Amino acid sequence: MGEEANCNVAMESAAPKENGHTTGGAAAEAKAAAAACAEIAVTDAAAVPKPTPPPAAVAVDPRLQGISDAIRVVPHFPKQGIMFNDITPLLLRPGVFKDAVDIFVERYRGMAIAAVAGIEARGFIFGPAIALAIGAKFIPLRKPKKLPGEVISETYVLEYGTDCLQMHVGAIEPGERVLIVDDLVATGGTLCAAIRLLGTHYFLI
Ligand SMILES: O=P(O)(O)OC[C@H]1O[C@H](OP(=O)(O)OP(=O)(O)O)[C@H](O)[C@@H]1O
Ligand SMILES: Nc1ncnc2[nH]cnc12
Repeated sequence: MGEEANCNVAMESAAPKENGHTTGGAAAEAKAAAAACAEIAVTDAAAVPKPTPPPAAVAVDPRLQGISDAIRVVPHFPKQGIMFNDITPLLLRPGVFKDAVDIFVERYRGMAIAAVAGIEARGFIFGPAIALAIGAKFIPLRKPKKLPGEVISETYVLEYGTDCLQMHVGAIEPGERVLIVDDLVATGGTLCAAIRLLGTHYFLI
């Protein structure tokens, strides 16, 4: 992510939505490849080497649809113009909640991640479960005046207001790999603040 490498940071929004564009792109690519194969076949079946079969369409994780369906979109909350993505219905369905956690555990297990940094408040819902399952420590990135020890801070702009994240000094050792977890990305302001927070004392990839 940054140029200086020492602490490696990856970010995950804990409720991934299926990306129709990606699926459409893969389908279009397969269709184009199939058309190309058909064209070669009719041109000169004997002379042309056998075409490589089109790549199989990218398999979409069937759990993503259930996760997407369990997120309620509330228009104009908490103020006019905001389409609020409410994850609380997902939390009421243990199987879907588990799917959301499992997807990230499967992706990040065995990747030498030393710490999961959860962003207050909704990153605290998913982050600890992921941390425990991959054998990493959990670091809360908190809103101001909640941490009793020495902190470093980052202020950021939200869709509706400004806020600040803080982390205890010493929570991460130099060179440790950190996975940042939250429920969603809107403007990306919170995520950027989290990356800056970790990057103030540790380097990023
Ligand atoms: O990409 P952004 O525009 O920065 O928005 C995303 C952030 O906003 C939400 O948190 P919020 O600040 O509402 O706090 P909460 O989790 O305490 O409700 C959400 O949980 C993300 O942290
Ligand atoms: N659109 C949105 N839905 C839910 N939480 C949010 N936080 C910031 N923007 C949000």
